Amino acid sequence: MNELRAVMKDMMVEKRDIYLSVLFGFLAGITAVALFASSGYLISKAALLPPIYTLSLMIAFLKIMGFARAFGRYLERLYSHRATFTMLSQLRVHFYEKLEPLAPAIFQKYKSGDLLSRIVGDIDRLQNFFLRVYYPPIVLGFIFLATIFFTVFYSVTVAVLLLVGLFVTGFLLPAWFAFKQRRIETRLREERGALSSEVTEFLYGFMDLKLYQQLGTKKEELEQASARYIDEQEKEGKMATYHQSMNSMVTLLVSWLVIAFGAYLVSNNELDGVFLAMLIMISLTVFENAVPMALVPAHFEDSRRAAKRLHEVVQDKPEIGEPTKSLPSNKPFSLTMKSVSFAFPEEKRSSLQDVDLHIPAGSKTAIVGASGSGKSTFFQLLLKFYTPTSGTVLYDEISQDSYSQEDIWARTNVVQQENHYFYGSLRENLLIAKEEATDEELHGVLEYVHMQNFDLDQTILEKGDNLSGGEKQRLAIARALLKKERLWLLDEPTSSLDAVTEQAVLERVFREAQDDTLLLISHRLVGLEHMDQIIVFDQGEIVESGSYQELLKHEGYFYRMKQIEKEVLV
Ligand SMILES: Nc1ncnc2c1ncn2[C@@H]1O[C@H](COP(=O)(O)OP(=O)(O)OP(=O)(O)O)[C@@H](O)[C@H]1O
Repeated sequence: MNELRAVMKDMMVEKRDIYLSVLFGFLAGITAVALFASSGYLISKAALLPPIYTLSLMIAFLKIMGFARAFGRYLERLYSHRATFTMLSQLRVHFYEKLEPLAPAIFQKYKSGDLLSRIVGDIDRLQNFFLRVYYPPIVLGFIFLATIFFTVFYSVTVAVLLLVGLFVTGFLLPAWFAFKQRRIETRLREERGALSSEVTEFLYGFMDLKLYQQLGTKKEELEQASARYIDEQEKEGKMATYHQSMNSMVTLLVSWLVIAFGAYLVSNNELDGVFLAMLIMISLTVFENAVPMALVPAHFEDSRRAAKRLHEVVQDKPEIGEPTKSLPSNKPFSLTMKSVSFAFPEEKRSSLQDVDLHIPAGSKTAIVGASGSGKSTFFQLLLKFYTPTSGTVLYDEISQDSYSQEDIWARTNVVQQENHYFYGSLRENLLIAKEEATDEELHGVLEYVHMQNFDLDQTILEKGDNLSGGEKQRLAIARALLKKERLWLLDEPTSSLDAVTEQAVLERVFREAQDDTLLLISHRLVGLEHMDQIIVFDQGEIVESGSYQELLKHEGYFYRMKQIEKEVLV
């Protein structure tokens, strides 16, 4: 409930439309009651042959009410829907602003599909909160109060009957169904989650399932999950229909009671008979406004859960302080780590332990080590994707805390092990590195990475599905070459290339990065002779560092790795 309140606080910023929709909702409802009440009165009065001007006045009043009702309903729809869309857009922006600083650690906690369903689905679900939960009881309350106040002048008994009907249809039944709805909603969500996991697994694992002849079994599981979900949906639908029928039944019961008591009062001369039809029409019409109350519990429960799920995502505070400085763009800068240790969120095991190193500005450093030794994690800390559990990272001897993530990313040419490509042309995929680059520049970098035979208009499929592994890597390098910043972080950028192309591409990269700070993670130990420094990682720790010659002379870890590599190659 607190989550719903917190999310609502973010939503309800623009209040004018909210007040107007309540006002016009009330106007539409009360004029409908007045319209039918006066028609009931008119019919009874007409039977008593009143003067013609009385009838004319009554008919004019009826027409005005009819018009006011339509006008009120139109404006109510206009303002309530406008209020809802404004709230949704505010909520989306607000949520995104809170979410952005939490990335990428947030992916550690939530699966991307789940996150997407929260961002899109849960926010959309909240559109029902104002329209179907918050606003109907307020409008209903005002309409009933006004109607009961009017009815009291004619019959206190009928007024009490209306009050009891309001209590039962407006509060008692919805509260009872809200209670039952909770249980059904929980099961429904569980089944929806199970089905969406099954579908995702089926789609992503389709090829492997086919290869291992497991498609049939998985399909069966998928169908079972789907049947369970449909079953729960059916139960939910039945419950909603049951609730609506109960509401209608109580409403009609109240109208019957009004007729019965009204007739009794008329026969006892306690009520003028000319008003009986009017009171019956009032009771029939006023309960029309209670119909939306039948859906309040379902929508309330839905909104509550959506708000809870959204709140869960953004309640984590980013650990990052206010950035105060900007990295230089016109000169290379140094990197330092002082006693840095790091464990991924929710992980007990440290991925980096007591890392101390200094990488001078403009130097070339190779990072080597066994798979899983912490090399990529080291890059992630340099890029401030994560902050160290202890210790400090410094750029030009100034703490990383003084720089924003955006600033660090803007000043770095990064090639990751896996790089993303978007559906679109090759040109569009390159321009994300430098928006204003000309076709000439693009052709230039394609030539550097030996892809000069590619057309800039060529279509690249989602995730670069129509490119080979090596082509994807070369495109990532082409992006880095286009960006031309003064810090290069290259994580096994050429692991899928043949030796000849690899050498040519790396030579070009080194020529371009001649005066820049460059760090290269490499599995292969060839071609490291020209690096200023080689840092060897093992199980999250730096076990050795020095120049190529120094490490060979030392005959330590690097030397042994070199020997093994030689034996394998021979
Ligand atoms: N997102 C993550 N959550 C939890 N643990 C992780 C995560 N990413 C990596 N690790 C763990 O951190 C350790 C270091 O991983 P890292 O990717 O830095 O190794 P690496 O040296 O780059 O390996 P490789 O050469 O295979 O790319 C590994 O034990 C790995 O299991």
